[in-house]
Amino acid sequence: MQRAVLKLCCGISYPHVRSMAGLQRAALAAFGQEISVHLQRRPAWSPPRWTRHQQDEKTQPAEQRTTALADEDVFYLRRGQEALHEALEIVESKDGWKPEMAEKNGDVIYSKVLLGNRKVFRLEAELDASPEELHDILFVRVEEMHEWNPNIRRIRVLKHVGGNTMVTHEVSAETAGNLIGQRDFLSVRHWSKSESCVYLGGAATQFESLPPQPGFVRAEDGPTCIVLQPLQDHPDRTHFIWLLNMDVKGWLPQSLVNKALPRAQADFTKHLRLHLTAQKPENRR
Ligand SMILES: CC(C)CCC[C@@H](C)[C@H]1CC[C@H]2[C@@H]3CC=C4C[C@@H](O)CC[C@]4(C)[C@H]3CC[C@]12C
Repeated sequence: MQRAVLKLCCGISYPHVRSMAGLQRAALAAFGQEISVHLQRRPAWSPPRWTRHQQDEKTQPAEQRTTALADEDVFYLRRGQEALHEALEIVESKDGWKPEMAEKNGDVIYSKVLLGNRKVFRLEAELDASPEELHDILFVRVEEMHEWNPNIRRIRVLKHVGGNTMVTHEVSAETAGNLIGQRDFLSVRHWSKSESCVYLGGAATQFESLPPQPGFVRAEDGPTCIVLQPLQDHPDRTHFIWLLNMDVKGWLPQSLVNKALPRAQADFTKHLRLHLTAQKPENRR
């Protein structure tokens, strides 16, 4: 019932969720679900089985959970939700996208210049893994990312807020982006799920115990998002949409930055694919 009301409120229907044009609606539905998880007595949506940490939350009444959140936690939760919402609005926008590069394997990167002159990049690819598997690799196991991506030096989770939100510190490798040089990022990351799609969002934030480090240029990521949508006839494959929206900071010619960013995005996807192949049971020895 609750779910039906939420769906009505958000004005969505399942077929729309599967189409690109329906992303915004699906996102709205996802927010509806989150509202129900946080504010309703009985959550209308039970979290997927792979989010073990969330299962614990379910045993606690929802009221206690919301009141138990400290001001700081509420701040990061809201900021994460906002970041995801804002990023989805950008990927969803129809106009202004221009093809930036097309890889031989079918991956395409589009770019768009936002108000204020920021150039953002949208990569679209098809990956051989389910949205749940990718969510696990890209969010739950984010600290392991440097093991399969040489452009990342390390990622640390500084704080968890419930099962859907965290504050992370990312350090790129000295060689990542070549001419751009090493950067560090302090971000809030948040995910939500609607029907069979998983949405990962993030944005730059601050964290008291980790201010910008001497000798490091702190770049700003986001609002950014990744949309993981199962292919209609192959639910174990995913249509991957990634919005890269980054201010690399420092004094660099914009033309150089605008070349390095889509390259970094294509590289990231290449390493993600290699990791997926290496992970498959039939490829393990
Ligand atoms: C061009 C130079 C400056 C940067 C190169 C390194 C880039 C590609 C690296 C550094 C930190 C990385 C991010 C670190 C954490 C996450 C969260 C995860 O859920 C999705 C991927 C994402 C968003 C990574 C994308 C790639 C990333 C932005």
